[in-house]
Amino acid sequence: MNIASTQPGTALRRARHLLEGGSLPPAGLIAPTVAHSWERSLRAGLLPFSPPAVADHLAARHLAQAVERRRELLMRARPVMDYLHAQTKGSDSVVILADDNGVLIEALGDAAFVERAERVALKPGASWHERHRGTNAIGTALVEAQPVAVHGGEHFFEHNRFLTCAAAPIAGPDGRVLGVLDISGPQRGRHPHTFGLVRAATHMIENKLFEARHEGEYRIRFHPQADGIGTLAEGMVALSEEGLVIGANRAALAFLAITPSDIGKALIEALLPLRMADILDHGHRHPGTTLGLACPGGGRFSLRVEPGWRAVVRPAAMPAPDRVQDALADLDTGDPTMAGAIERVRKILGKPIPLLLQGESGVGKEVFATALHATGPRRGRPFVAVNCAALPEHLIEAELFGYAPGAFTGARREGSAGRIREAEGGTLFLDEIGDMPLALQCRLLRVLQDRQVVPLGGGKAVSVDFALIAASHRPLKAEAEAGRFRADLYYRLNGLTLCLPPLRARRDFAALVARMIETMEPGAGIGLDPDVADALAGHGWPGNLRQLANVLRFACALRDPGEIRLGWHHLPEDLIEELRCPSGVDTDAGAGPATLRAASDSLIERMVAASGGNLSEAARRLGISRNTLYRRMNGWAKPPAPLPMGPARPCMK
Ligand SMILES: Nc1ncnc2c1ncn2[C@@H]1O[C@H](COP(=O)(O)OP(=O)(O)OP(=O)(O)O)[C@@H](O)[C@H]1O
Repeated sequence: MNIASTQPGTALRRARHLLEGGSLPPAGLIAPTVAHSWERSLRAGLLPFSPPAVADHLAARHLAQAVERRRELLMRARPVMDYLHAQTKGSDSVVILADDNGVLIEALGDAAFVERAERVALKPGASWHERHRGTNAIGTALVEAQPVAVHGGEHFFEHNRFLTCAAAPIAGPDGRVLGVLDISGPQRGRHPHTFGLVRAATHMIENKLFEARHEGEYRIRFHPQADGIGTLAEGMVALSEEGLVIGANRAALAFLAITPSDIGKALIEALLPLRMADILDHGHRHPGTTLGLACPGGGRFSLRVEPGWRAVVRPAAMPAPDRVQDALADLDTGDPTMAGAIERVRKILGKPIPLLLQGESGVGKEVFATALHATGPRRGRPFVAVNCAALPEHLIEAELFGYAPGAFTGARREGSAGRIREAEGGTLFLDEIGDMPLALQCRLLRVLQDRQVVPLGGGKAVSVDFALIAASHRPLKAEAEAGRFRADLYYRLNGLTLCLPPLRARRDFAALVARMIETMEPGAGIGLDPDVADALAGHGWPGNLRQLANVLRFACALRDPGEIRLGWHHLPEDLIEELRCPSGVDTDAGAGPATLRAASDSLIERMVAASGGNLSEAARRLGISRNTLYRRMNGWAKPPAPLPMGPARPCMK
């Protein structure tokens, strides 16, 4: 930090008197930043009483080029400038954005002061580089590469003495200075907080630039205190899949004690006690959760890993979980509800507690049951799945409980042990148990109580030992209350009930897709086109994971050899049709979306409404980043609410 304007008025008057006579003040009379800048201004041939040349003002065409060159900066800075302007309204000041040549490319201010400021060319198109305007906050901040305040007579030119200005350079994600943010006003209206306001605002713009540039990459957010994450003070680092630091914001550079020249060269493993494999793993398993990190030097950081879509749609880099040892962990791709279900089910692993899985068709109930079996102590024994809805009613009994030789017409001569006995020592999975006829429910209940099976047609009761998992898409409790399902059986099945979330409610869409593709085409490095990924993430998926798996399988099959990006042309026609006309929207009436873009806009709109206007929540539910959501909403007639000036990511906390 450098506040140049700290000298009492008399010292400054003496110094100014010397300057106007063509000499520099002795050391210590005025702030060193100002003294050095006066020296540079004199060396550039400027004189305090000679106005700068008119040629220093760009023609409209060149100004347009300068604006275009810094379009990204202007886009990220504009909402912050609007905010600053609103905060400083009525104080006769102007909020200015200059490019890295000191050319003013945007100015917002109070009309009365703007008119005065324009008389000294404080308006877009003018260059406020030191070599043109001598000592001034914008030009001097650029030369010094740090925030600078220049007050009244510290300005080199006599005719700028009515100004008080505070400016700070804005660095891009690679550390290069892109421009300067400045607040200028009349000297008598100088406010002590303006300097801090400008500095905070530049941090906010820098963080926005960082997030936009590295939206798709693995990012780490960190701070010495957990509450610092999500605020302006957080460090942000973007990483390649190899762990190379490919971007860092100003706070991260300071925390890690590196300089912009280290970006693209330093490995994160050399800067923090973290292995890239752990970062990838944590990012996919627990996105959004905070991790504590003790550094060898004694410092501590709280840290959050965010896997970006570029990372998650490129599954080759994901560590392959150990399928044999922990098949349940394999199902955790970052959705909090799924993670909670997995955590709870682990508590009953190996215990004689029946599990009831509820959830819509295709959400993965059987996959979940298989993973539980594969993870638990019975994994070496049979996993027997019986779909109660698929068997003809008159055969279910025989199928489940077995039968004695010649028990009924058409029966095998040697009889059958039945599926329950086949599950001996292992797991019996009764799928769609809500569709089991009431009479059979009574027999099943007896088996579960007695742990014995009596085959059809007579014979000895046989003891059985199995873990029981039942599943149904019907809400069994309500079915029992309505008398369509035996209440006593329901309570017998319901040792632990877990409801698996439908795909549309999951927050791990991108990671799930990556995991599915990797399972289908191991090591092929296939990923989705970002546009396709966004559209699929916003789809309603009535068939849940089953439907998604079918779509991805189809898309992979349509690939040309060597093609690793799945685009629109790889999708089934009927899905494209569904995306074009999401259910509930009447396109014939002309009210519905006519293009894929409009279809996904409509989904976004509905998801934002369903999230009560919370854009972070809506982005999470859509499985897209907040930046993507902002970008999509920016083109709408009614734009999203302006960026708040508080913590950069309030919803993360
Ligand atoms: N975690 C997962 N990862 C990858 N694919 C999955 C996952 N869960 C489900 N699937 C896919 O979805 C399909 C359907 O899963 P599953 O049969 O377990 O669903 P379900 O809810 O039991 O369906 P239903 O009970 O209605 O028959 C699977 O065959 C698989 O292709």
